[in-house]
Amino acid sequence: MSVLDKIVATKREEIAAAKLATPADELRRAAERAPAPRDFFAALAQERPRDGGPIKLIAEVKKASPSAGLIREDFDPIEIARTYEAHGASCVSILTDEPYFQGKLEYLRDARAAIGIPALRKDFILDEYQLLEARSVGADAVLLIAECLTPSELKDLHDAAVALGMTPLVELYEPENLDAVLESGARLIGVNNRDLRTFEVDLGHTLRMRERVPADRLLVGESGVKTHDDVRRLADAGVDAILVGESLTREADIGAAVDRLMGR
Ligand SMILES: O=P(O)(O)OC[C@@H](O)[C@@H](O)c1c[nH]c2ccccc12
Repeated sequence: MSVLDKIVATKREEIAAAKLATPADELRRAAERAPAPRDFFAALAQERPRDGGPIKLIAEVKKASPSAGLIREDFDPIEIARTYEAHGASCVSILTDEPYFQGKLEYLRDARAAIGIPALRKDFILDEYQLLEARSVGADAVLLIAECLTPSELKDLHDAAVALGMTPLVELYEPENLDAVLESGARLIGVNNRDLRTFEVDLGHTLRMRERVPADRLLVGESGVKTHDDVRRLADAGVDAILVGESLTREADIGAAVDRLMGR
């Protein structure tokens, strides 16, 4: 069983328990009362690198991961999100999975309330219920992973996220899942450079996909981005945005790390 399979199995149990604790109707009402969504897509769509604009940063608030273990001991999600915003991130991504990433939905609610830029719920979304959870704590975007969903589930969750006013970031690792991703209607497509089965990282994954993603969709390079050189390679290839966690969250001075990474 791969790590991804294990995470998905745990997540199904978690969702079943959450539905018993808080019925979907109750969550739907909470989602309606949540602060209005911020436009995650628009934050990334202006002045694209292909038109000479800068590559955009989606900076991730990440305490731990199955591949790295504990990344940051003194973890203050609000402080980290504020630092990301102050240093020019276009959006933030906040891990909410608890068992494998030591995240929390509350981290998203609290961090988003402390900043003015859009926030993504980074989790393993398998059920519409989790979209309501996301929106109820203020999420502006959600991650959907092609490797965890059938093509029809992907499309249904994509449409349900849009109906709730959120931007779906639809991620793939396997090139053969691109058709399902494109057919889901995703305008924001992420290519994960990390194989969630072996944890191997290869930036070439995103680079090789650039040609195959139509120009009217935004492309995000995810995972394993460490140096300004990496960022330049992706920007030169016309990649619109990068999603970076570990190499920022690990640093004592996160603001300085963002500046270095982005070459500012
Ligand atoms: O910490 P990194 O290597 O910079 O990666 C960030 C992000 O891409 C990564 O956390 C991620 C991408 N897709 C995921 C899916 C699930 C969990 C985590 C992820």
